[in-house]
Amino acid sequence: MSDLLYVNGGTPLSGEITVRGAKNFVSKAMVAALLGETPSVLRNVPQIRDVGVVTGLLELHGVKVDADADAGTLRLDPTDVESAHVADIDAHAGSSRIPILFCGPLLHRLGEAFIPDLGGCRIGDRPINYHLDILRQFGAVVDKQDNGIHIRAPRRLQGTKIALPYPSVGATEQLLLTAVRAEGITELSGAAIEPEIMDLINVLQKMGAIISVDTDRVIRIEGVERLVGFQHTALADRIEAASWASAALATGGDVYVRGATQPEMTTFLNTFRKVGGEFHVDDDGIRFFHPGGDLRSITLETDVHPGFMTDWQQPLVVALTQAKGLSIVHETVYENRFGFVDALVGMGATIQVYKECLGGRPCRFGQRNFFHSAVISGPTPLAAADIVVPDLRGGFSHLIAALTAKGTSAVRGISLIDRGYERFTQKLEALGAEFSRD
Ligand SMILES: CC(=O)N[C@H]1[C@@H](OP(=O)(O)OP(=O)(O)OC[C@H]2O[C@@H](n3ccc(=O)[nH]c3=O)[C@H](O)[C@@H]2O)O[C@H](CO)[C@@H](O)[C@@H]1O
Ligand SMILES: C=C(OP(=O)(O)O)C(=O)O
Repeated sequence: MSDLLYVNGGTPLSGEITVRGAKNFVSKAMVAALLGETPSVLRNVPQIRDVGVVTGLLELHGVKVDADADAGTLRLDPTDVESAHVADIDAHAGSSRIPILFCGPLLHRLGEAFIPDLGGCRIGDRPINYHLDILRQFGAVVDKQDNGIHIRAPRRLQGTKIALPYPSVGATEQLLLTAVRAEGITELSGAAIEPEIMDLINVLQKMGAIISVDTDRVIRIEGVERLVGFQHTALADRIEAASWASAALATGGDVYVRGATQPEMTTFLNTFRKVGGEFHVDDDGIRFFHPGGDLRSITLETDVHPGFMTDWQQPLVVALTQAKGLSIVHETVYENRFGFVDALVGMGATIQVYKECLGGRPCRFGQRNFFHSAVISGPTPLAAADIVVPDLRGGFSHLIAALTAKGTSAVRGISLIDRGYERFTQKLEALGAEFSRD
């Protein structure tokens, strides 16, 4: 399949699509299955590349994975992990950041593991220092090598007390996946509390873990000797839902997102309404639409949950190019998540990026050399262009821009979008978009 999409924009997206389980949860639940002594079943699994990457890694470690892609069901059988023991594999992480989360489960099962260098979107430096500090505090020995890290646990990992300097999603998951079978009690303060993490806690509890979450970002885990398999239906992908909502808004359209759920999207919905978008929530999904008239400019700051999530930022910025006045967006989670705006500027958007913390409180990136604030002046018509997808959400944003622009755009590198958007060309078709794949 070609990596190039010709998009003939200018038509409002209209119709219905379905979102399934969250990319940022499903991959972690798949890793959790490694901790069980019996098979697990995960439902509502989307057909996205990250699921394929994690499937490959699990199989490499002896997990038997049976997938029914249409039904969205994965059966994960980890009973042969010990006999498959591959400590020094020549693996690569593919496009995903998930391999780092294999550390805890593999240490518990095998006593050692090799973790290849990570993939993932290049939206900042994305160090793994918190992960390594956590593993060391549990008693693991970490040895950095040329193409990854080798870790080993000379004895059973020990529960510990840890404070995160920043509520990192991945580091919180690292701690959970390691603490559940460590000896004794682990207490994490400064934890991330994203809905995807809460659903991972649901899964771990089903497996036999004892985990409590306090109101002040403190998570306590009592380690247990053994865990069993789980049966679980993944929470919906709130990033995909918000991406289609932003596409509806930017193109002046009307999209019903079946499967979208309100509680995980409260902050997005508030912002969507402030910009001038309208939505109706029912039991099966959310309808997002442009009610006509002018969209309004806003001041927005991305943040950890329950704030406005960084992964919502890029698609929404495209809609903000169609809003009247000056919008200010302060990105506080990643230092380098505005690279995608160059292409929008090339299409006629007026966007200026700044190193200062604009429109909100100072963040970690303020006194440093990062263009992490953007001022968007609108509305500006967008013109068709030849654009190259930079990363997952940036790529979807480019797609929205191409759908908004009059004329035919060439969007290159669209396979990156498959990492997190299930069958997106079929969905575009269902929404009446005009496009062809070269
Ligand atoms: C697969 C997955 O779930 N990806 C999500 C996850 O990424 P991921 O788990 O990688 O993101 P984190 O929450 O860990 O990163 C947040 C911030 O912490 C920093 N940091 C993180 C770890 C570390 O060891 N040291 C450190 O400095 C990062 O550079 C970043 O500035 O949460 C992000 C924040 O909601 C989302 O944008 C990603 O879509
Ligand atoms: C940044 C993202 O993902 P990852 O952490 O997998 O790169 C994302 O989903 O927008």
